[in-house]
Amino acid sequence: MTDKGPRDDRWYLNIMAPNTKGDKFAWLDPTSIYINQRAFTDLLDDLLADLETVEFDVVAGLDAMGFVLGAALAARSNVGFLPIRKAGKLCVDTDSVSFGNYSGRTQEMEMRQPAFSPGTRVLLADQWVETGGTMDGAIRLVERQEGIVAGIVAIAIEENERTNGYRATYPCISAVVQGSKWQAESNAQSLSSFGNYRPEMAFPR
Ligand SMILES: O=P(O)(O)OC[C@H]1O[C@H](OP(=O)(O)OP(=O)(O)O)[C@H](O)[C@@H]1O
Repeated sequence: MTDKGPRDDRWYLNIMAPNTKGDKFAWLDPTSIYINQRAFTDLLDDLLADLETVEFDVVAGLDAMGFVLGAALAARSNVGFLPIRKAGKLCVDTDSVSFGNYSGRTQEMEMRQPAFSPGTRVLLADQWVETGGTMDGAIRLVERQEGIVAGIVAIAIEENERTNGYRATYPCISAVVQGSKWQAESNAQSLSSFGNYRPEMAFPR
């Protein structure tokens, strides 16, 4: 693996796009990282390096963008992938929970039932954890089926009371490293990199 510099110098975070559509939407769009092969590969390498000590049998990805990161991590880790879906999509038996997220709206998410045998170690993957409300729903779904939450992985986990509780309870892995300027700026929901952002930075070549 090539040397990527200091632990908190995650260059690919610089190509995440600012929100241009107002407060009904998330405050940033990290998906520009996925467009660029070098950025996506480096992101996965960084997350997988920190996941080396975490044992899991399956990766569960949260609808929708958690599917991208979760499926890529599952494939690179040689385990299966379990989609946790927004309600009303799965045509098999499901368990469902209500959750609230950054938007303030209450939504439902579902997981197939049964999805795994009791004691299965499930790594939960999402693109970004803001309030932690979406992740809370996923944790409940996994634990209800007697799965073990092996850890939580995301590009960033913003720091607040709920996510501090996750860090105290589960291994939490994120490309945004706690204590870094990226963490402080993510908590403040304003990245200094936005000032230099150009869509071309993420273009595939
Ligand atoms: O921590 P929270 O406040 O719950 O917010 C985090 C969630 O919000 C984003 O997804 P979103 O619901 O916007 O859906 P998407 O994945 O379809 O873009 C993100 O990918 C998480 O799933």
